[in-house]
Amino acid sequence: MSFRIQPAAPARPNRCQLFGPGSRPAIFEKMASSAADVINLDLEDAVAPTDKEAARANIIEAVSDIDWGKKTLSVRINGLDTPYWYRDVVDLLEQAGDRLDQIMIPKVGCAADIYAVDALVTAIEAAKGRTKKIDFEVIIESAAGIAHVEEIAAASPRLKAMSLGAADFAASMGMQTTGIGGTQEDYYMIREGRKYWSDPWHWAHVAIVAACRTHGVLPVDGPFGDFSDDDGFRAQARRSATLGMVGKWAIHPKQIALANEVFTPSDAAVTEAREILAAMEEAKAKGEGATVYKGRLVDIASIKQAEVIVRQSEMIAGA
Ligand SMILES: CC(C)(COP(=O)(O)OP(=O)(O)OC[C@H]1O[C@@H](n2cnc3c(N)ncnc32)[C@H](O)[C@@H]1OP(=O)(O)O)[C@@H](O)C(=O)NCCC(=O)NCCSC(=O)C[C@H](O)C(=O)O
Ligand SMILES: [Mg+2]
Repeated sequence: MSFRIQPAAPARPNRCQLFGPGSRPAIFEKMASSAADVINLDLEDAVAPTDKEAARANIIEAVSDIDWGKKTLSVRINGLDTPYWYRDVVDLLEQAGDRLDQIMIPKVGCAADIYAVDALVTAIEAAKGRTKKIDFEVIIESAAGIAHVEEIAAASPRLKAMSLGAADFAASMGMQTTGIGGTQEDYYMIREGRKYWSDPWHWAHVAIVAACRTHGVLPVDGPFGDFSDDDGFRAQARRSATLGMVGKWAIHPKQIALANEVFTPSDAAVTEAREILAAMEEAKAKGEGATVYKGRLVDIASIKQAEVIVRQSEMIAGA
C-alpha cells in the first residue's frame, strides 16, 4: 500500500480507435461518421515512403475541413528512427488547425523519446501561439518499449493513452508468428494428449495496464489483424477488458461495433455493480464492512470494483 493516491486516467470514451492511412483521403469522411471514439489518421506504416508528403498534406487539410464531431482526433507520426518524424511534427503543429487533439508516437523505447517530441511540440506551440496543448499517445511495440514501460508511462503530462502494437512487438521480440494479435497456434500447453492454448500477449497487456494505472494513462489494446474473424477479435478484446484495458484499435470499419460492444459495460454488469453498491450501503448503515451478495462475499474493495463499472458506464453515456 502506498500513501500516494492512484491518479485517474482521462475521463473520455476510448473504446475504439479507428485507423486509416493518411494517403487514402477518400475514407476520411467515413471515418468521421463512424461510431469510433478516437480517429487515428496514419502517417506511419500504412503509408508508403513515396506517399509521406502527400499524406501529411491530406491530413493537415482534413483536420480543419472535416467535421470530426466529438471524437478524439489523433495523428500517428513516423518513428523516431526515421527521417520523417520531425517534419510530421513541424508541419502538423505549424499548419494543422486547433481541432487536432493528439499525436501518436509509435515504437517508443524509452522516456527520452517522449521528451524529444515534447520539446519540439512545446517550442512550436509557443512560437505559433497555439493555446490548445497537444496530447500524446504512444505505442509499446518493441522489446525496449516493454522493458521501459513504466518510465514511458511517467514521461510527460501530455501522455493520455498507451497501446500495445502486436505486429511490431512480435517482430522486435523475435516471436515466431506473422499473426497480429489473437491465438497463436504454437502457444499451447499439453495435458493428457489435449492442447490448451494460452495467451502470448497477456504479460505485455498486464505490464502496460500496471504502468498506465500507476501514472493515470489509458491502457488500450492494439490491432487485431484478421478482420474476417469477429469471434477472435471479441475474445481478444474481452481478455483485454478483463485485464483493465479501456478499448481496442479497429483496422477495418467492421471491427468498430465489436470494440464498442466489448468495452461498453453491459446493462447486466451495471445493474449488478449498482446492487453491490446498494448492498454495501446497507452493510455500512449496520456498521458492517462486509456482507453477502448473491451468495458471495462483498466488502469495501468490492465498492471500488463496482465503481469502476458504474463510472465507465456513466462516462460513456454522458459523452
Ligand atoms: C484494411 C483495409 C486496407 C481494407 O480496405 P478496403 O479494401 O477498402 O476494405 P473494404 O472494401 O472491406 O471496405 C468496406 C467499406 O469500408 C470503407 N473503409 C475501408 N477501410 C476503412 C477505414 N479504415 N475507415 C473507414 N472506412 C473504411 C471502404 O471505403 C468501403 O466503403 P464503401 O465502399 O462506402 O462501402 C483498410 O480498412 C485500411 O486501410 N485499414 C487501416 C489500415 C491501417 O491504418 N493500418 C495501420 C494500423 S495497424 C498497424 O500499424 C500495426 C501496429 O503498428 C503494430 O505494430 O501492431
Ligand atoms: Mg507498429
